[in-house]
Formats: sequence, C-alpha cells, structure tokens
Amino acid sequence: MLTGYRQSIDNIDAALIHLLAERFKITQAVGRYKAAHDLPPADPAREERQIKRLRALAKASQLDPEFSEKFLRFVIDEVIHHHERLREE
Ligand SMILES: C=C(O[C@@H]1C=C(C(=O)O)C=C[C@H]1O)C(=O)O
Repeated sequence: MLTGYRQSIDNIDAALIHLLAERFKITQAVGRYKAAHDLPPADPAREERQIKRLRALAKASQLDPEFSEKFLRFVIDEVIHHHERLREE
C-alpha cells in the first residue's frame, strides 16, 4: 500500500522536475531576449496577473492559494536572478 502510494509520489515528483526544467528553458530564452533589448529583468504587473490567476486555479483545485502564491513567488524570484545575471554578462 505505502509502496504503491510512494511510486505515485515519485512519478509526480519526476513530472514536476520535468515541468520546471521546461519552464526554466523558456524563461532563459526570455532573459536573453530582455538582455538583448535592454528590458528590465522583472515585470511586476505581469507577476501580479500570474499570481491572481494561479490563486484562482489553486482554489478551484482544492490547493492552498497561499502555498501556490509562495511557490510561484519562489520560482519567479529565481527567474529574475537569472535575468539579472544575463543582463550583467
Ligand atoms: C519570464 C519573465 O520574466 C520575469 C519572470 C516571470 C516568470 O517567471 O513567470 C514573470 C515576470 C517577470 O518578472 C517575463 O517577463 O515574462
């Protein structure tokens, strides 16, 4: 029983890693585009829209919206660091 649950958890964790890898691949491309066009690393208005949307999706999926916002914030902050580094290169 526990083994079966854990196999499913391991599959979900693998999917999360693959999804995050794809997300970071595309955000790196955005970072290079921004650096080339002298655009700022962060876009707070876009982030606000994303957070609002994700909180609504979380609620509809019975996932804690606070957790969803913290998770997205954590990911976006890492992306912004990458964009700042690309700008300095
Ligand atoms: C990826 C972008 O850069 C930053 C990172 C974001 C993200 O990880 O979703 C969103 C907005 C920006 O602060 C973007 O501007 O689209």
